[in-house]
Amino acid sequence: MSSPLLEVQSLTVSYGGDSVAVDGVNLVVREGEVCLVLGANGAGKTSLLRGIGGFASSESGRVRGGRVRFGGADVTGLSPRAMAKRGLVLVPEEAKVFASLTVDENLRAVPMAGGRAARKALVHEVTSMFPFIAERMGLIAGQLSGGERQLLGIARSLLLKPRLLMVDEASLGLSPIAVEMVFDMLRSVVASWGTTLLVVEQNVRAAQGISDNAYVMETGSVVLSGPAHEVLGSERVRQTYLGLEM
Ligand SMILES: Nc1ncnc2c1ncn2[C@@H]1O[C@H](COP(=O)(O)OP(=O)(O)OP(=O)(O)O)[C@@H](O)[C@H]1O
Repeated sequence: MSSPLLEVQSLTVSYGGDSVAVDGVNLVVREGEVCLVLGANGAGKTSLLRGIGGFASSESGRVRGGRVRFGGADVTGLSPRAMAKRGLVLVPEEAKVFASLTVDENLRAVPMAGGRAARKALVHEVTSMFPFIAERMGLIAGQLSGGERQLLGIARSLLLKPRLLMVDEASLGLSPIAVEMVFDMLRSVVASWGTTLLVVEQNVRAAQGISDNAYVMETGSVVLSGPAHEVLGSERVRQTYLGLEM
């Protein structure tokens, strides 16, 4: 079994006051695996990812307890920028793109490591992997569909060369075809780069094909975890998240 890349120990996250959004969560993601977190609205999934990846200054939450270890080092409470430098990158619920810039400009605006030639080579590597992006380089990002923007947002995060990519509800609000494209993209990231993924997703059907392990959250706590096929095949998940037989 590969070694743990991410270890979350008793993580507690709150947004002020006494209410906690994440309540003592333990989670391990091993190098090279795809880990799925699922749960109903408000279960604390987004807050868990923010607690792991660092809160952006625009969010009022904070880590109130517990530890986050990444690549063997304690990274608890570091800023998103510091996390990204270490290879821990979060793609937020609505992947951020600059609407007034072209696809090409959006890619080149990513604070990539290395000199000019290295950055150019990296953009080339990512766009060659995803012809869909390469074909739209001259388009204004604001004119892309929701699904296309999501793909661009993921491509931008890949330019940070993540060791662990955390993806928050990439399929939210997308058409079935767009959902398929997003998951195809994630699948090829894993296949080509061996990137480790931590994926928050409510679309169980879309996520089940790529997930190795799964965690189910309810009101801030993990209530079920294990190999994805066992968790997703459990009566609890089938009744709550699928509503019908798998
Ligand atoms: N910026 C915020 N300020 C205050 N409370 C927040 C904030 N973000 C989330 N919360 C609260 O934290 C709890 C967990 O929310 P969170 O968004 O993490 O859940 P979730 O499982 O990701 O839900 P969803 O699928 O709806 O995004 C909820 O009670 C929510 O109201």
